[in-house]
Order: sequence, then structure tokens, then C-alpha cells
Amino acid sequence: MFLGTYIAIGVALVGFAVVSLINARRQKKAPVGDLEFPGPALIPWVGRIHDLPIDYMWLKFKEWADIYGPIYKTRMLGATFIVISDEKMAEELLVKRAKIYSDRPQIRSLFDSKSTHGSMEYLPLMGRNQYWARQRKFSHAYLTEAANSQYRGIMQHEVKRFLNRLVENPDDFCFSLEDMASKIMCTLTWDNPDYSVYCAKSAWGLLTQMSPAGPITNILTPLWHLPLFMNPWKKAEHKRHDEQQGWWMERLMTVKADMAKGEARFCWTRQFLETEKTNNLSGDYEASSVIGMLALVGIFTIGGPLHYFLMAMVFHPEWQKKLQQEIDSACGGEMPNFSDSPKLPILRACIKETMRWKPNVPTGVAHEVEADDFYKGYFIPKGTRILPLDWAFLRNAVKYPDPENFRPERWLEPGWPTYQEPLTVYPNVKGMSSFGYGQRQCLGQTLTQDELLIACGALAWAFNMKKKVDPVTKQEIDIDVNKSNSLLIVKPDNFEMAFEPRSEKKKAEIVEQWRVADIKDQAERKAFLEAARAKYEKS
Ligand code: HEM
Repeated sequence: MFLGTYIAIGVALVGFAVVSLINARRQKKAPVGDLEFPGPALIPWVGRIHDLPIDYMWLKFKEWADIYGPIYKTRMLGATFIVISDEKMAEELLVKRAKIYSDRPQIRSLFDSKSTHGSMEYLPLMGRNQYWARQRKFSHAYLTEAANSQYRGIMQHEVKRFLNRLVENPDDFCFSLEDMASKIMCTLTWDNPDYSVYCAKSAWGLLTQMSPAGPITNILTPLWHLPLFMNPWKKAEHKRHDEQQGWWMERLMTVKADMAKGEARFCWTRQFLETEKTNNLSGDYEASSVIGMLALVGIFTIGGPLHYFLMAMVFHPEWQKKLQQEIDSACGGEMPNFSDSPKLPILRACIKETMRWKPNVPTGVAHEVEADDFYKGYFIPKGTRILPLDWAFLRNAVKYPDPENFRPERWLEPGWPTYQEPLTVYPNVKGMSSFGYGQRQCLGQTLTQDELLIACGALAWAFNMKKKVDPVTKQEIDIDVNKSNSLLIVKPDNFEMAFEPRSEKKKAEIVEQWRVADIKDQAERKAFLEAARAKYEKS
């Protein structure tokens, strides 16, 4: 870095510190007579940034919850956080008072993440504004409609490809697993699974950019305000942003061009373009963004539980066995289908317990408060960020005895606090605290539930999932279940394991099922195109 850059950084930091100190002095104090939230002692301006680790931040938040209680306050570089680790309290604030608890904080290292200035790009990060309201409605309609019709066939197709890839190249499973999730989303959005690799890369680019563990400018926020010519973070974000938006727009334009020739099959983009006049989005740019965003979200969210399900199976062969027995008897030897769900409580329990054991949004997603408020005698000023700490909710030993361990029986056996009947319906993952709260609750719950059911069911139907044996030392290769990234949405670090087809017959079946599915898909695409071209030529 140039000397000038260091000087500018220094000036920016000092300037920011002065402004923040002035703001801190001006900051609203709890009205006299009202309680101050408990919480760790705070250093002016810095708050607790000095001892809040970037890695596995949720563990520190939980540690503080164990000391300061289920609701406490902390500050980081000028922002006030209320951290909640009691589900009832989260509901009281984020659901019952959703009217003023549903905004989002600004993410420093994204341009206009809240869409305050009309960028309309990132639905989950938007403030509670008009763009958010209409995009939420739009996405909700698509995810619901898709649940009823389109995506189930797409999921089954991609799961068959995934199993075949595991037979052909088992060591590449971390890639093929995420690629499966990406292909499902790329087919739903643009009817083209070949976009999957780029789309997944783009998804992680955005997720990194918005996470506290991403660019330093999300923590040392003043650095973001350095002039562009000496600001590598802003330059990098310009590049990432422009590429991503350009790619999303290109996808929409490709579908539009195909539609003009009658060559576009069903996908969300075609659906948008057909109903453009009746839906209330502002046009192509906004539509390309909301659709592109859904594609990205469906990749980095579902990847986490899929990875952790594999780990759970490796470490709990007894549950793997029970699961395989359940699938074999309930599905008559076939790969599980959506309609088998009522007969597969053990599968649903293993999936739900995976999401409880290793929640993949462990800190929760922050809501920002839009007006001064009081809760249990405590003052919550406007602008406070509320963090529903999912890691703590799911480690509540009263609701989840033996919380550190993978115990699917807590969903299956009477006597456990979480047991619920009928087992044809429960357990299921919808409504888990992991999907958030109130007006901002996750829109992808049905899609998640269906994809996990089909993918995890297929894995248990097809393979014995085991530790891998090192070919040289002949020792089993260990897996560290506690190592992951520390982004807002978590997945474990790549690990090694083995996928042993449960029999030669099954192996042949996996290969054959994919061969047939692939031929059918290609034939359908070809027939559609030929029919469209014939029609076009006639007209
Ligand atoms: C394991 C899977 C998933 C988890 C754990 C998860 C979790 C979450 C969480 C915690 C939020 C924020 C809720 C809040 O602020 O209170 C959220 C929002 C959202 N999720 Fe998911 N999600 C998952 C999968 C999906 C999928 C597959 C999609 C769609 C393809 C999706 C679409 C969305 C959208 C659009 C929002 C923004 C809602 C808004 O801001 O109004 N999610 N999700």
C-alpha cells in the first residue's frame, strides 16, 4: 500500500472515532427510572469489538448469553445490538411487534443493501420499504406455486444426477452436492442447469461480501469511506456487483430472446415476462435481481444441512441403519418420493435433528427497530439491531435435553419435550426458529423441506455413508465436525468420507436411473425446441 493510503486510513479512522464519540454522547440513554439492559462492559465507540472473534462469533454470543441472560445488550463500532436467546422473547418482539421490528441494518460493504436509494437488488437485505414489500409478495407467489407443481420433478432429476456422480467420483462430493442445489435453482429460475457453477461462485461472492467475517470494511466500517482511488474494498465490490447484476440481466435477456422465438420452456423468468403487465415489479432490472437473488439463496442455504446430514450419518451408523430400514420397508425398495413423506418419520427426524444440531444461520439474521420501544422495562431505541441467536435457541437444554448431541429420537419418542404427533406429519422443519421471525420469516421453507427430504432420502437409499480409509496408512480419516466457515450462512469445511453403494444391484440401479432420466430430459428439450422451431417457421 502507498504511504498516502496509510495516511488516508489513519485520517478516516480518527475522523470516524471523533464522530462516533460525539454520537455516543448524544446517543439516547434509557429514560430515568427505566432499566438498562445487562451485557458485557462496553468501551466507548469500540463497544466489544476487541474481544468478539470474527471466527465462530455465535459461540461468543452464546457465552455472553450464559453470563448476562436471555436478552442482553452489546455495542460494536457505533451499532447497538440486543442479543436474544429465548425463543419466546424473540417472538414477543419480532412477531408480535413486527410492525416496528422488521427493518434490516445497512450492510456496510454492499452498495445500498437496504435499497433505500432504489437499487432493488437484494430482497433478504432490504429495509422494510416498497421494494421489499412487492418483491416478497412476488417471491412468495413463485415459491408457493413452484411447491405445487414445477420443482419436484426438477429436484428428483438433479438428485439422480448427484447419486450417479457419487458413484463415478465420490471424492468430489462437496462440489457435486452444492452443484446439485445450484442446478435445481438454475433450472427453476432460467431452465438451464449449466449455469450452476458460475451461479454457486456468485452466491458465495455475495455471501462473503455481506458477512462480518467477509471484507474488513464490514467491521472497520470507516475504511469503506476512503476515496475510490485508494479504496481496494470498494473497487472490488464495484467489480463483483457489476458482474453479478450483468449476469442476472443477461439471464433474463436470454429467456426473453428464447421466448420471442417460442423456445423458452417453463421457468420463473418466463413466468415473470408473461405476467409482466399484471405483477407490480418495475421491470426487467428488478425482476432479474429478485429472481437472481432467489437462485443464490437456494444454494448457500441448503448446502449446509446437506453437508451436516452426511456427517451425522457417518458418526451415527445406528441411525443410518434405522433410516435405511425405514426407507426400504416404506418405499418398497424404490428411491423415496415426495408422497412417501408420511411413512418416513425417521428420515424427517434425522433431517430436523441435523438442522438443530448444526444450525446453518447460527447468529440469526438481524432485524432493525424502526421506533423507540420498551420491553420488560428496558428501553430499546430506534436503530437497535435485534439478533435472534439461533445457536442458543437450539441449545436450550430444557427444550432440547443433551443439546450438543445428535439425538433424532427427541422427535420420535413420547417423553421428549419436542415430541409431537401424528408422526405422519411431525417432525418437519417448517416453522423452525432457524427460518427467522415475523414479517421477515424465510420464504424458502417448503422448498428446503422438500429438497432435503428427497436428497437425504436418496442418499440413505443408495449408500452406506462412512469414514474414508486412507489408502496409504489404512487408517480412517477423521472428520472435524466443528470446523466451518464463519459467514452469515455456515457450511462445514470440506472433509473426506466414503460412499459405498449398498449393493452391486443398487449401484447399477443408480447408474441406470440417471441414464434414463438424462436421455428423457434431453429428448424432452429437443422435442420442445423442434416443435417451437416448426411453429416459428410456419408463422
Ligand atoms: C436451510 C435452509 C434455509 C434457512 C435456514 C433459511 C433461513 C432464513 C433466515 C434466518 C432468514 C431471515 C429471517 C428473519 O430475518 O427473521 C431467511 C430469509 C429469507 N429466505 Fe431463507 N433459509 C433457507 C432456505 C431458503 C431458500 C431455499 C430460499 C429460496 C430459494 C430462501 C429464501 C429466503 C428469502 C427470500 C428470505 C428473505 C425474506 C425477507 O427478508 O422478507 N431461504 N431465510
